[in-house]
Amino acid sequence: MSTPLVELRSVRKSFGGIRAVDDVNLSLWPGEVVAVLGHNGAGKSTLMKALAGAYAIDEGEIRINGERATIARPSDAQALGVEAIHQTLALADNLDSVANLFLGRELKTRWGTLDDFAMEKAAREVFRQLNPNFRNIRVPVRALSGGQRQVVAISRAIHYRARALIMDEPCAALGPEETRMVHELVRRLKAAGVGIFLITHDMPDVFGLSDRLCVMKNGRAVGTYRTADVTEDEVLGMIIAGRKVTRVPEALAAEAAA
Ligand SMILES: Nc1ncnc2c1ncn2[C@@H]1O[C@H](COP(=O)(O)OP(=O)(O)OP(=O)(O)O)[C@@H](O)[C@H]1O
Repeated sequence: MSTPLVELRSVRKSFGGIRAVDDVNLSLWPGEVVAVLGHNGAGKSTLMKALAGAYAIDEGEIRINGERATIARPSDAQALGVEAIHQTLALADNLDSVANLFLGRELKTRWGTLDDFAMEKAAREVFRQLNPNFRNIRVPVRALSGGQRQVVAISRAIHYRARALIMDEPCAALGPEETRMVHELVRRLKAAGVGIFLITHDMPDVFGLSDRLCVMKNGRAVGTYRTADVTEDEVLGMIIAGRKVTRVPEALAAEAAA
């Protein structure tokens, strides 16, 4: 049996009197997509931000590759191979894709100048792996489509060796063609063994991409199931009414590894 990439055990996080995340257990395995669902305010972002190092947890533990991790800031998470891709993508719009890939971590020549040649070569290689049709790497990212911007943001994470990705509504503003492209990208990442937590409200994303899903409500996990085991109505019942599915067993860490 392999080890989960990420294990969140009895995680709690409050803001003042609000229990944003209340005793949540969730795991992520290599090459797995786990959808994290719930209404606004359910606690999805807080849980994922804790994993990404934006907030320290109050109680519980985070294990990465089987070892207990202390994640107090984003650089701690990144050093452990966990990267979050925010909905805003955090790209520098006036710079091209190559410059965005290396933003803040530019390659230098031995004379201390920017090594444009090396950066472009490395960038082409990363973009080629993720999307062979992606060619506009020298135009400002402002001019790219939403789907291409996703490619740039994801490439940055992959280039820095992310093994676990947190994606926040990656298809929210995209048309059908671009959505297909991002779905294809997620499948490529899966095939490469990357684990993905996918925060989404979109049922086609959930049923088209995820292996398991976890529904949250009022800071608690309503249930975690194999996506193939549950229907869309059952998922909506969990999101809206907090109604757990009893027809099939839950799929927590141990079952997922079987
Ligand atoms: N920085 C913060 N300070 C105070 N309260 C917060 C903070 N962040 C989140 N909360 C509260 O914690 C609860 C969970 O919010 P969270 O953003 O995690 O939910 P969510 O499921 O991600 O919702 P959304 O889909 O709107 O992002 C909410 O009651 C929210 O108001």
